Amino acid sequence: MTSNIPLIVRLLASSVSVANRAGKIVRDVMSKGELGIVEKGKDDYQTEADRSAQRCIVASLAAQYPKVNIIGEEDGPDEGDVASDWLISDADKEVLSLECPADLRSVKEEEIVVWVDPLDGTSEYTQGFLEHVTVLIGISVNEKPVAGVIHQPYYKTILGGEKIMGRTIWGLQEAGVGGFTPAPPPDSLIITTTRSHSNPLVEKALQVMNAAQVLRVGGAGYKVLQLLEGKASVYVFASSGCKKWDTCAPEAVLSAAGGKLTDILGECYKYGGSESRPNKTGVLAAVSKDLHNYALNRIPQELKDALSKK
Ligand SMILES: Nc1ncnc2c1ncn2[C@@H]1O[C@H](COP(=O)(O)O)[C@@H](O)[C@H]1OP(=O)(O)O
Ligand SMILES: [Mg+2]
Ligand SMILES: [Mg+2]
Ligand SMILES: [Mg+2]
Repeated sequence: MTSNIPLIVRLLASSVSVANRAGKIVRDVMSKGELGIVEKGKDDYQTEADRSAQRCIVASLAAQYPKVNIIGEEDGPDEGDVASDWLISDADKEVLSLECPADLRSVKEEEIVVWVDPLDGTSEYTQGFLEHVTVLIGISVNEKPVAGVIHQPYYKTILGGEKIMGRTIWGLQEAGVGGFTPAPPPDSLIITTTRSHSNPLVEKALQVMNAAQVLRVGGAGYKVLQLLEGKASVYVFASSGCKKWDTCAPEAVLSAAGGKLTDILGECYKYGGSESRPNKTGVLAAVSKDLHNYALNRIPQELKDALSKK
């Protein structure tokens, strides 16, 4: 009986299933070839895939968890009827069987804020860097990300000679992570950072790291996946531009794996429903607290000051 299963576990299991469906929408829009690009601001785009995936996620979760505060990146698409094949009520079986952390067992719908990024890496999506694209659903309680889903619609697996598209990574505080094979960080310092939103401060923060290699890829979700899979050691983005829906799910998954995501000053973002959307003071993340601390100590005070004054 799913009704005996704690709400957070059910919501995470539902989020895994709905993220899979949203990922299929993202692929379908691309294969049809009509992206319907709208420019929201400088270097800031929205496509039909962003709009449709958000409708699918928000409508599916709102139908099952009506009192949860669900906040999506895109304006507008949550109104009106949603096609029935976008209304997902399945819940992932593996996640449903997870042990719920004791302090989350009696959480009520009213105490939860879900941050939805229906398509993270929109610039990369429009430019054909499809591996960088993710669907992000972050679940927060008491302002903290406690569970999250990072779905990668274009990840390919060959199973019994058959090609399967998409994979879904999840994390739950204390219970751990799943959907992929975690790997230790590389031996040398490899940094992952923005591909499409750089500026002089971003570059300054990269220089001071003195890294062996800098990987420039799209999306907050994809960069955190690179940390979890041992492709990079630290994620550095010394700029505003990311918002709460970009970091909630990645932070939840990374912390469940023992890592840490903060701003460039080392402060945690808060994920309550009334928090301002922008993450003004950037992103600093690493797969371990030691690596996070190491990177934080390399950032000079004047850079931190420059970012907090903006
Ligand atoms: N200047 C910006 N304007 C709009 N979105 C941004 C900006 N900087 C970062 N983002 C969001 O944060 C994500 C990670 O940033 P980056 O890829 O530059 O490292 C982007 O994919 C984008 O999310 P989205 O694609 O969902 O709009
Ligand atoms: Mg966007
Ligand atoms: Mg995003
Ligand atoms: Mg987005």
